[in-house]
Amino acid sequence: MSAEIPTESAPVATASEAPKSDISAAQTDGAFAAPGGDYIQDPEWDVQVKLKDLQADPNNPLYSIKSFNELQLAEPLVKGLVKLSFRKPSKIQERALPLLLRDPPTNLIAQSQSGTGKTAAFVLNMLSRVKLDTITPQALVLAPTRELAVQIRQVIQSMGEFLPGLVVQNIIPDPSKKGIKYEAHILVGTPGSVVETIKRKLLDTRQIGILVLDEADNMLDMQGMGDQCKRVKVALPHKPLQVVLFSATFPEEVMKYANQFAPNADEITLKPSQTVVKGIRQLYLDCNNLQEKFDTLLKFYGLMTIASSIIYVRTRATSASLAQRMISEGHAVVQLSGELEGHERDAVMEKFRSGEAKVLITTNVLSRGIDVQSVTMVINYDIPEDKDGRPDPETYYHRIGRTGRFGRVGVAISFVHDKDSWDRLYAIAKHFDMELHLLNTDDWDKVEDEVSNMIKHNRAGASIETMQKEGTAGAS
Ligand SMILES: Nc1ncnc2c1ncn2[C@@H]1O[C@H](COP(=O)(O)OP(=O)(O)OP(=O)(O)O)[C@@H](O)[C@H]1O
Repeated sequence: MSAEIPTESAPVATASEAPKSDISAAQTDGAFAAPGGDYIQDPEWDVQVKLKDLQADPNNPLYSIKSFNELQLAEPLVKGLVKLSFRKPSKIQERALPLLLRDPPTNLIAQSQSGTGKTAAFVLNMLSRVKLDTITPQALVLAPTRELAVQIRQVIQSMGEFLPGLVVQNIIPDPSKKGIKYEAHILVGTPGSVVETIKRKLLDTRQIGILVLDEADNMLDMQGMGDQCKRVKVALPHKPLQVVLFSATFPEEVMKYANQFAPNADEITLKPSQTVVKGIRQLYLDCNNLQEKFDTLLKFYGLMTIASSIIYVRTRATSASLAQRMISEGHAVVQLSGELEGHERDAVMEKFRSGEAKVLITTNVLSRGIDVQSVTMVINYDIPEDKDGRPDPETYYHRIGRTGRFGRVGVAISFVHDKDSWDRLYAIAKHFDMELHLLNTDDWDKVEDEVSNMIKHNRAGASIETMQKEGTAGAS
């Protein structure tokens, strides 16, 4: 691994560096808010990140020259953005919106780093195009999970708050909606439920002129979901149909499906090395075996005070047993994996979003898209692997992207406990040409200080070493 994660433009400024007069104490939701759009303030650590500075740095993905007004958005939409404290577009918003809003509409395949505001880009296009005079479905978003579909609907509703009569609905498994026809301007669903709804003639598809796939690489790559997405597309007769694909990752092998799904699309893509999010400090912890890994995790949580965090594991069984152990030690933990019923999943997300639960233990089911601003730490308890046991860089990237969102700081810690897990992590780091740092657990007081400081200052401390192919104790 060659280049160290650049820290010179790390998106933080300490309280003393930031002019106090610019800091407003207003809070929106979560522990981090963007008061007036200028600063992101973390009350727990008293850190201010000057979002204005990030958005003025041409090398930062949040950079833009234009304002939302200059992007030709209708006045009610600008009003909605102001209410959400969105002052300036990010790079992806500034670049994608003019392409999306062109007439006649054209297809778009767009990639941008995690947490850089892709949702707003495709949402503002839909809100700009829908006609509100009759409640007819005109735009459809497909997302890989229930949780993401719900989140996207909420974003559409907030951004469209000043559009009179706007109706947005989810198409997700919901026993109370059985047999009821969907009547909304915009629908957001998971592919399986949408296919079923179309089959049962509960969705009038004739006027749907926009089809968006969020996390498009994931959906097109997965056998089942890819087929379902295709079936949905075939069921949309409207001409022209604007097909919009968004993701933080588009592996080369998926691009060919993407191009077939969205023919003649404009493309905005990144090289793997450009995907690194500077605000996320990436570390790893080296354990000698599984038992030690388990004990180390508990010790770590026993010591640290963390706003909110997500622990990713490989299996449902690990998720359940870790949750049980942590709850018995007094931690406010929830766990979410595929076997839970829809309403149980909703309740888990509600507890986590509200802060009632500080720790969410989950599998890859929640690795993508989820936006909870108070998440300052992501733990890869199991290093992500694909179904054939190979390293899975995309999933690693999406998982750690649950922190460090829109200029915020965050820490990602990966646990390795044997040669396989170490090799997998090393391959992932190599894929992105990035460095990971060893968190030395010989002195736990130091660990506590260092990790706290990173969340605070996003800088590596003294006992952090660079990951080397040779020389990691238990894993080599
Ligand atoms: N222009 C903006 N100004 C301020 N905040 C913004 C702006 N655009 C988006 N945000 C906020 O940034 C956060 C991340 O946005 P979003 O969830 O759309 O990211 P994303 O690019 O889709 O990430 P991922 O790849 O992880 O799905 C959200 O909390 C959103 O409200």
